[in-house]
Amino acid sequence: MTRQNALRARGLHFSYDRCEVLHDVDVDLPWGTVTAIAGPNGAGKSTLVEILAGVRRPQLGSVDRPDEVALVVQRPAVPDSLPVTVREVVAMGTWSTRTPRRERPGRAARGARVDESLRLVDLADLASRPFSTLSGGQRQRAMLAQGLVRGAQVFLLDEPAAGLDAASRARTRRLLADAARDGAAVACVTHDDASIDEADLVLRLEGGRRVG
Ligand SMILES: Nc1ncnc2c1ncn2[C@@H]1O[C@H](COP(=O)(O)OP(=O)(O)OP(=O)(O)O)[C@@H](O)[C@H]1O
Repeated sequence: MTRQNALRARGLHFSYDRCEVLHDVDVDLPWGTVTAIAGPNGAGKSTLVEILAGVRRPQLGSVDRPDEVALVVQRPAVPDSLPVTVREVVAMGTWSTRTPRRERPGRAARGARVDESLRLVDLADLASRPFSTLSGGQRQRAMLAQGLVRGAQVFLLDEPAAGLDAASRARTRRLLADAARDGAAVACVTHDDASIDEADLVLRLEGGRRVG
């Protein structure tokens, strides 16, 4: 993390077994910007995002990231058998232990933040539904709301080619642009031309190498 970049990765190499998926990839995500991560199927985009988020370790290379990173995927690791509601998943964003106890907002303020985020991602009506019953796109929006509640400094989204309708994609684009305007660094894997056109920066991967 530097004054200019929220996240900085250097020389990332990653292989599944012996199959190389990322080769010497550098990434800078500046504060206050949206970066589109583009490239053909199988280029290594999802693997890169998982490494940037810290849920996967590169065999070589380093990632400097701030404390609060939100990884927004459609299939988060919440077991379907776990009876959590949408609201509870979003409220997990208030569990930060990094803020000293006396500086943490009170219960009512936390509840208001959760309500506001649910409304922003258009899930207020589904707040008491079990999380496991949501569609992929709805789960993704719930995870985004969790990151908003947490006040994440970096948002990493893995948006598959299909799965979100046009209105939902437009809404997500707006929310991400707002998060960047508030100072966060946002990176979004996308096959969507509008997302690529509207991004401040584009990172292109092909065959596991950066080509742009
Ligand atoms: N768990 C895994 N085990 C083995 N190989 C994998 C695994 N996950 C991905 N791969 C392979 O790694 C390569 C990169 O996959 P990755 O999902 O990172 O690409 P992607 O650019 O996100 O693709 P898409 O646009 O299709 O989502 C592909 O060849 C894929 O088959």
